Amino acid sequence: MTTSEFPKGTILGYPRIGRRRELKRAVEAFWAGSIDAAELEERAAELRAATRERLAGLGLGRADSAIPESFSFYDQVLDAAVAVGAVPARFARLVGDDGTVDLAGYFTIARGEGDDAPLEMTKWFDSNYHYLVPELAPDTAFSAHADRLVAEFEEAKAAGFLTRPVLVGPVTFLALAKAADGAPEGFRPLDRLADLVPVYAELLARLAAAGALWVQLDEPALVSESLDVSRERVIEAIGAAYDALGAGSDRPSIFVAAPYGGLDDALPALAATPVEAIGFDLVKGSVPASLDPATAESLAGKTLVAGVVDGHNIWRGDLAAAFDRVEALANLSGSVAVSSSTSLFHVPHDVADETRLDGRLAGWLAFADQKVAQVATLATGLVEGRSAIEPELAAATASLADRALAPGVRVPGVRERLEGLRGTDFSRDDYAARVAAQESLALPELPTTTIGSFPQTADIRRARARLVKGELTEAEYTAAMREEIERVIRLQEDLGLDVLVHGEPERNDMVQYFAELLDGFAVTEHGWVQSYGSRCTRPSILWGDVSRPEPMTVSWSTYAQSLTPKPVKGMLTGPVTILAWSFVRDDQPLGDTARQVALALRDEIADLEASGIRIIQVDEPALRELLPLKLADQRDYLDWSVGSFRLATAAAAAATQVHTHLCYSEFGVVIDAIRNLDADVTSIEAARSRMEVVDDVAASGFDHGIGPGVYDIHSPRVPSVDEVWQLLERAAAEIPASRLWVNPDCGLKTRGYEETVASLEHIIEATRAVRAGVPAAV
Ligand SMILES: CN1c2c(nc(N)[nH]c2=O)NC[C@@H]1CNc1ccc(C(=O)N[C@@H](CCC(=O)N[C@@H](CCC(=O)N[C@@H](CCC(=O)O)C(=O)O)C(=O)O)C(=O)O)cc1
Ligand SMILES: N[C@@H](CCS)C(=O)O
Ligand SMILES: [Zn+2]
Repeated sequence: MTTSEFPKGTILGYPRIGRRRELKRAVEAFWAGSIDAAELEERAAELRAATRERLAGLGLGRADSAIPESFSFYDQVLDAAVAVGAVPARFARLVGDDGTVDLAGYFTIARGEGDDAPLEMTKWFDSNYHYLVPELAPDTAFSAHADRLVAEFEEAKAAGFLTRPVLVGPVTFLALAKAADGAPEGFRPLDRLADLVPVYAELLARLAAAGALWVQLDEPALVSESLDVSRERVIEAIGAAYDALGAGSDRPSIFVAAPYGGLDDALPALAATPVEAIGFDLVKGSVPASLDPATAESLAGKTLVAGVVDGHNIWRGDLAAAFDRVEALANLSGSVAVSSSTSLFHVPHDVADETRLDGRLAGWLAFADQKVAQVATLATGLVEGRSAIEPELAAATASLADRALAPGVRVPGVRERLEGLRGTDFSRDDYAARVAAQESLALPELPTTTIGSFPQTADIRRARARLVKGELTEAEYTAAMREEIERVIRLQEDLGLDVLVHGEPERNDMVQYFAELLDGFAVTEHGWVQSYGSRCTRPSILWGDVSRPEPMTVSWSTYAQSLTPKPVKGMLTGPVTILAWSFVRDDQPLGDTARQVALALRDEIADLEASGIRIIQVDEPALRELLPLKLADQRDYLDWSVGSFRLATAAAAAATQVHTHLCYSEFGVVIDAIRNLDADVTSIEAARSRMEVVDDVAASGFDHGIGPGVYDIHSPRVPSVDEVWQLLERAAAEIPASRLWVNPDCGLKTRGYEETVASLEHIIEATRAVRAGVPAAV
């Protein structure tokens, strides 16, 4: 094994979707058949080349392994699955004779095909990124497929760069995987560690042979106490995996990165292995204050990589305090480096692209490129001493001071309202009284509804783009959206749905839409961040005290309601989700910020009620996402998150039916919190996991209305009537018909009309069969 020094400054990863979403466009063009695989590869190579040049320009070394190879066409966990040959049996046809999967096959695993469901998708730690869940069986045959990793490394080498390949580490890969259908009871993917590690060793050997000096293995599982597998098993696995990988002689030096929190009790086990460098997230976590002598001795022989530049938020932050943290690590080892705390793929590319952002606010921000420059500054400080970077540290401190005192950051009226809150502001009438009051809605048994959005067609998006460019007037845009709402209402009436929605055509995004209308937020023009696959969001910036200058949804909802005698749900995004999917101020507790948002929503609900809306849905799909990874932090989180939802909804009259909706996560662990939201009806993703959540719901004593999803909206697949009927029967076996609702897993905005209409028809037909107590006609 060749040894080389770790670079003084690096980042754990960089946005890969492209500064103007070039990868999204290329990938979607490939899916649409308008470009072929060769052209897609070419465009991806151009993006990677531009990224390397950019990073070098910002101060990362060209030839010292400082630049990570963190590109992915879709998802880094899927990349790891393909690299170790973990392709589910139903996709065996996609594997070529040489054991590799081509680009088309790779996307098929991600998106499904015909009756072959894609890999499940779920939240990546406490972020709004979603990864694909590998499926493993006791007999999954692992094999190493390093060609793509090697090709990307060599592509960089040919351009004059010595880069650092990045892979999801073996422990995290197994900890995030699920047992394939049909695996024996009690089988855990982590049982396969001993079979997987030699395959990782082979991948490392191939990279070493190509000339890689360092490889980065991402092991965020080491910081989480909220995995399906026990902490003890994860810690045990670290020792086994990295002792074995470290023993290899033909390998690059190994850098294990542990983003999203502190390593805490996992540190001794990792430190005891022969890995050469350990990356600490010193934004969310810390290095334990007292280390046992063996751990201290082991760390002294490694490079300690101080993740002090926040990769998960966009504030310029306190650079001097960050440098203090870097210097503190130097007490533990003679070899210290600086990095981002996480990959930078959680933040947009460049503040300089935001020409419409208020200049003062822009000065408080650091997107990916600014963060790379911060890393480079701190690395210079490490090499040349603090005095060499004093001007940069002072400028960041001055910017923080400016932010603290700027108008809008602390608004007395908003703060007084918060201070005046009492316990009673968080509770509604008794549930039984509400049920009685809501009988006037006259809903049938097993009411059918959808989650809110209908397909966001190209026409809708084009109209909004034209409004932004000034090519449509506000009145023309409103007229176009109203036309769309009317179409959606008529469609739902024709289908025979019971509770209708307006379809959310006017919303660019379920969070950004509200951020644009609330004070205290700013929105970006180009601040796209990957959420999953080719889907991106532009998280808004919650920088000041939040208030609602005027009603946000009332005119759309009342217009929709005016078109039909059936109830139309008012549709709001809840406080936790608004926080989770924005970049949130870091200068006060999240709970305080959430309560400010809640009060704005409370006013909106009052206005909706006053305009005759009788059912109001407050979506909280991110409730599980923000659950802290550390058990000790969860109680406090659940208190403020549930509290803010209740604050938003508690003033609703007993006769107003409050719904909530949750998706994109597994909710078993927060089922009590969901019950405490005290919504009258909760729709929850369930179809994709074949109604697994119904057991948790039943076991928890959940006694309000519940709609476990019967249609997986993540894929274009149309569920058959029989399939929906079976899911409904399964739900009805555990949940009394008086409380059971029928709905899809989530909104329909990413779907096309053809499959949406067919799926909804099947849902209605299956519901009618269940109501009538007869099997569905196939
Ligand atoms: C429900 N989910 C959401 C999450 N996070 C959010 N912030 N929002 C969510 O809805 N997290 C969990 C889940 C899954 N995640 C996502 C994330 C993103 C999408 C999605 O569909 N994204 C769209 C972009 C949506 C949007 O902002 N649309 C804007 C801009 C549209 C656009 O690209 N316009 C073009 C011009 C169009 C034209 O001229 O034809 C342009 O600007 O170039 C809008 O509608 O105005 C995506 O495509 O990635 C879904 C689930
Ligand atoms: N009401 C939203 C919820 C998505 S989680 C929608 O239907 O798209
Ligand atoms: Zn949803």
